[in-house]
Amino acid sequence: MTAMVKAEGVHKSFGPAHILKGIDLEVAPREVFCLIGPSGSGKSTFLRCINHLEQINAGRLYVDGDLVGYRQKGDKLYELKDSEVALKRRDIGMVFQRFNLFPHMTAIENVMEAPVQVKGEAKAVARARAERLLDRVGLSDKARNYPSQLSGGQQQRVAIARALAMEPKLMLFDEPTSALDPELVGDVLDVMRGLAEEGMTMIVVTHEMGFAREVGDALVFMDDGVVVESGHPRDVLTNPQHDRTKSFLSKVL
Ligand SMILES: Nc1ncnc2c1ncn2[C@@H]1O[C@H](COP(=O)(O)OP(=O)(O)OP(=O)(O)O)[C@@H](O)[C@H]1O
Repeated sequence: MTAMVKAEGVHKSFGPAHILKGIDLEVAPREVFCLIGPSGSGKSTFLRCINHLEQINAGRLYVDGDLVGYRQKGDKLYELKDSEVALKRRDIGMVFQRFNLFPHMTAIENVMEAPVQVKGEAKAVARARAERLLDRVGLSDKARNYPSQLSGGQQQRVAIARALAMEPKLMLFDEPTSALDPELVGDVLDVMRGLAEEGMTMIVVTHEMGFAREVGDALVFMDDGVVVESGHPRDVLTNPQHDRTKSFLSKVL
């Protein structure tokens, strides 16, 4: 079975700062893959490399069997054109800590935007899907609200619906609940749990250890640009093997 994401010796530097120092990992289709680690360990950078928002400096990164950002011919790698990268990116939904909705568009317009503008889909088709997606994230009644008229948790659920509107095969979540008031976190995690149950492949950078334990199929603890420990979330969270993992978990659990 082709891995949905495969990283082989991935390195990334920003100038002299060596951020990812040889990441090897595999995410299977339908897997909920949780990524945890201290601030600055490179989790967001790794996510951004997966959809080529950042270029890696060494190693290989594949999504669904395709090299990210490059085409291989013989031994040589050729960088993809921007238009080719954009085409690949359509398959990957990304949800950020800050919801990044378009402020001048209603919830439903936000969800319809990419299918209409990027895929050239008919508005009626995009609207029907957006209605279904807003219903799925529990926001049918807020379709005509602007982001400023929604709570943070509601905005984040619209952001998830917006990412799903492109019918991605992979969803990347970068700390989707860490900017939310505690009472709004549960609804967002419920939507993510539902997606997991439907078999969406997800990589989730999170500080929500309860979610990782209950919903995650795999968990990686990253520190200082390396994978320190990985395994089933229950095993890593209850019986960490490495001192760095133990020390991190003692602070967050
Ligand atoms: N565009 C950039 N230019 C220079 N340095 C960067 C850039 N993006 C990230 N970094 C640096 O890379 C390091 C890793 O950042 P990253 O956001 O990947 O960490 P993280 O593990 O996701 O942390 P957090 O949990 O705080 O989001 C940090 O030291 C950060 O300052």
